[in-house]
Amino acid sequence: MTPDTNSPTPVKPKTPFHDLDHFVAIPRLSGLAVNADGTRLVTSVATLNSKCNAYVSALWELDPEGNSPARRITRSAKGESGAAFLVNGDLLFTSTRPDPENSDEDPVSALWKLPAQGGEARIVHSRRGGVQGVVAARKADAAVVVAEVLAGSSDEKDDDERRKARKEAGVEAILHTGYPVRHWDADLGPAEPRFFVVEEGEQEALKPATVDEQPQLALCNVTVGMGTSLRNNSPCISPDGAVIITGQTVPTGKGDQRTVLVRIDSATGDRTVILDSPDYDYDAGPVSPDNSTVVVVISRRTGPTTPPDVKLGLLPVNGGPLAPLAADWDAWPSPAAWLPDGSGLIVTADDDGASPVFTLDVATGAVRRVTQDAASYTDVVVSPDGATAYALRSSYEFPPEVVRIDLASGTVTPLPGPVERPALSGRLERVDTTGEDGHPVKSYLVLPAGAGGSSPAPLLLWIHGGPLGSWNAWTWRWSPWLLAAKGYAVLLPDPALSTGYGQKMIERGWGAWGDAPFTDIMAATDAVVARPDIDESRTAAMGGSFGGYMANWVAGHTDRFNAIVTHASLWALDQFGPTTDASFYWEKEMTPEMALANSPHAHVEKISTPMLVIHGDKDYRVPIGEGLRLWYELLSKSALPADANGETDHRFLYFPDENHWILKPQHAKIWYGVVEHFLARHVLGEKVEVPAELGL
Ligand SMILES: CC(=O)N[C@@H](C)C(=O)N[C@@H](C)C(=O)N[C@@H](C)C(=O)O
Repeated sequence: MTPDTNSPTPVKPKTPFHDLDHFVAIPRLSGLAVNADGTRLVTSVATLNSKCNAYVSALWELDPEGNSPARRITRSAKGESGAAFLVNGDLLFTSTRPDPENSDEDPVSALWKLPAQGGEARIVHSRRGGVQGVVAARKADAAVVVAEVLAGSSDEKDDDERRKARKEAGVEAILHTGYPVRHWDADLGPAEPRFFVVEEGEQEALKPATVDEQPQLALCNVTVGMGTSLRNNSPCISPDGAVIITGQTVPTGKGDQRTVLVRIDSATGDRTVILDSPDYDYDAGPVSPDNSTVVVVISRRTGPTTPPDVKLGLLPVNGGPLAPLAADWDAWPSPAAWLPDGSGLIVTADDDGASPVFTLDVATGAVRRVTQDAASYTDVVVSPDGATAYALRSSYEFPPEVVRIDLASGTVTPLPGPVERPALSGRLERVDTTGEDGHPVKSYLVLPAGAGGSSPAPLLLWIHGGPLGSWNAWTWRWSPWLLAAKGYAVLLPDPALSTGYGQKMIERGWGAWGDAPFTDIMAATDAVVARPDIDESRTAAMGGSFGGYMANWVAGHTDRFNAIVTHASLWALDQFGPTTDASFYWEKEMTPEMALANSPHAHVEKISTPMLVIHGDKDYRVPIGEGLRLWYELLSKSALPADANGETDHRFLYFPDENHWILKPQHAKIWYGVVEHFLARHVLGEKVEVPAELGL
């Protein structure tokens, strides 16, 4: 065949951040499971499908010793996730891949098992309503499956028939009697979550056996009649499998709710409320190796002048007083695992732009920081001898990777994984400044290659969401390295309300979003634009979600930026409060007075900066009404309205089938492409075409 000399030879970009196709193709790791004897580690790796229009995850096994390369252990077009090792080494996971032995049914998420001895995975339980997840006991042959049942169904057979009838009738309607009715991008109901204990199935008596015929596992519902109360609550199973501890969310009237802690007997389904307070919500952490004690996450319930606070406690599983643990530690810890001898806990907590691993001594409450680097650790699991932990580690300099942590020395060693760290398009610095009240404010600053006194870089201010969060880990959603590849510096400040800087940092911004959170961000910007390697005359402010709220507030309170990008943003607080998916969460802080004093929409007349508004129609967290109203009010009421011909400098990038995130890789490329076009025009004064796929 004659080679086609007209087609350009593909050129490898300098870094994956110099080319969106290469960026969206970087594999993404999540989750980590270790088997009982500590010899096997499994993580989930999401990669682009062959059409490059969705991510598909597969399970990969890594060598805990770090000697052998990682190897892929599952493969299917639909993907696999939620890996959990049974005590005998078999690996359970969930997948919607079709059952090779039953191709008639529409594929739903089923429970699969990959035998420890090798061989192919097979379906071990499938039901019309699907299976959401599975957790396994550490020391006993026991596991709990989370799956949903239709509210009116009496048992699995009835559930199956009702689902079939609903599907055949084409009915999607849901009749609600309570709150909430939506979550992120999911419509809640008529199905409700239940916990099922996994049991051996029975061979169908009259069915002729074949050589490898094995009965499906049976699921026994141990949470009958729990209504909607297990929504967003996960089961914690004791190492001996005898009890399940979980949060249970109960209504408290007027659309509000709180979460109590419940113990469920795995054999009988008997349940007992073991913690209940009008002032705190409780969540279950892991149960101690001797099955006696559960670690509890205690979250203070908030009010207009009461910010949240998070502490840990230890509670006897069979009843007794809740003992505070490390009560004086000024951090919000998240428990990961017990040390196998029961002497301590492994926890993570946001801390000064990182989320390190700590150990807590259960006898004394002493806190010891184990990992010393400026990285964030998640999915921490521990080896059976308690000497080593394994975790996913990421920072602004590298995406999640699996690491081994020596718990005594704190030495962290990356394990050979499925993917190398990508080369970056610049470098990262920490920036220290102070807010108006003298409180320290810290930021990260991404600098593009070549930024310096003779070629100062244009600056993008990125404002994080939450607002109770921190720029402390890699994110695929807003990657500063893509913009650094285009020559921008990106400032990532942690203002008032950010986590990892103590309770005072939260208090400074509670109920006063337009005050310290805003002035801290401006202080960080002032500090950075004073540098010789930053160009103060070419700047933009950008934020998503609560960060979009703040971008809108910035737009109405200063014209120092050349452009504003606001994604999934809160605009009119009196409207956002009652229409978000979790009004009870916001309305405790947002009194009518607070909403009025801090609502960006009240300042629309002062907006004179071009704004790029981005919103997904399926966003239930920040409903589309915020984006629609912002867009109309910008065009009709701002200081930069649409002109007599309907022309405007503002732009609205609308995603009809995306939610709070932009999940489809082809849409992520559009997002970055339009952002680059808008910034080039208003910040650099340059022309960059919008992506051709927009059809413009
Ligand atoms: C219940 C609730 O609303 N929780 C908040 C953490 C939340 O979702 N806030 C959003 C408005 C937000 O800012 N989310 C951030 C984390 C994001 O980047 O999406």
